[in-house]
Amino acid sequence: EKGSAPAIPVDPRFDIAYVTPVTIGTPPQTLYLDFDTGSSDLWVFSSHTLASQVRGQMIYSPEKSTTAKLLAGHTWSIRYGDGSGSLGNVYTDNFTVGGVTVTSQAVQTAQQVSTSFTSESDIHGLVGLGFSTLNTVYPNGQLTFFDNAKSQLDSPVFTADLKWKKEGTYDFGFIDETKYTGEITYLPVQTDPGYWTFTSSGYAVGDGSFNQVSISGIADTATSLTYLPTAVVTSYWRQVEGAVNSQYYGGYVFPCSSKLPSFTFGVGSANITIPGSYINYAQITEGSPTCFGGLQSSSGLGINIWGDVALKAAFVVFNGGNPPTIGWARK
Ligand SMILES: C[C@H](Cc1ccc(C(C)(C)C)cc1)[C@H](NN)c1nnnn1Cc1ccc2c(c1)OCO2
Repeated sequence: EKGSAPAIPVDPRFDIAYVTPVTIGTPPQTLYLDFDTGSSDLWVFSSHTLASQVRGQMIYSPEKSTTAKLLAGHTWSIRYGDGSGSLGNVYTDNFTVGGVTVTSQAVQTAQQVSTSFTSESDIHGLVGLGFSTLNTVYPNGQLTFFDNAKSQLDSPVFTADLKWKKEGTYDFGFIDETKYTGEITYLPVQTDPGYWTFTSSGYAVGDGSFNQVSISGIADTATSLTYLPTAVVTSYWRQVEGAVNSQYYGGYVFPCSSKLPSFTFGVGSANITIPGSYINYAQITEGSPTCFGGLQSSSGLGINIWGDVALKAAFVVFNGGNPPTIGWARK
């Protein structure tokens, strides 16, 4: 089996996140979810979510699904690195993405969500595509959609082809050769504690020289920006006149009129180049001449994150084989 589903940017002005249509239950209920290789809970806004915390999101109503089954005695609660979070109960039901169906997928129904989720009306939940060890369901952890689907897929892989301010795709079970150029470079993945963690071989700013330095980080489809070591990020923003690391705005800001240099990162003996335009993330407020950078320091996070700003410059293969690996190709 194999399938393909769109990755739709939530806000055409800037790619804060990408959502993908899924159907849950019988008859099928459609929701748009944020596929997240950096977490492992599949949770949705639901008929159980506090009404005051729902603002326009589509919801999953298990009581309207003839195939929904309560997973009695199970609860979940997740806190994301940006401080947001959600919690609730668990059902199993049919879950379909791009034509691939898992018949008894654990679907975590939210009873409560934090304000940042309430205010994102276009995101109706998350689909964790990290390793199932990170799943927060208690007392028994549940498997991700990918772990459940793997055995029925032609190949135990999914790929991410995210695009700058345009619709991209997630493919399941196959590698679409038309989506990339040259070769795919595969790297080993550190699966502990459960992220797609890999080590980049270095970086270059613009057409400057390449700095051979190992940078270990996670490939995270649900993090908008890219967070790298301070030394790397400082050497990038030093090339941009007027760029400052603003305490007030919580990161590097710069004059929107700047022509930003590209950022190249090594993947084995190959490399991926992020165009400068992708690193001009957004105006700090509508109409402001000051813009917020898409490349920020990871010093406060304790982990380096290759988020959408980096991922959308590449075709990425998440290989769930034994052992798991991650593949990168230019496109
Ligand atoms: C933040 C997302 C999870 C999320 C996604 C979307 C949303 C909104 C819908 C409300 C927009 C909130 C949350 C990420 N997913 N793996 C994540 N989950 N746990 N850690 N990370 C990565 C990280 C960690 C720390 C950080 C960060 C990022 O940005 C700023 O500081």
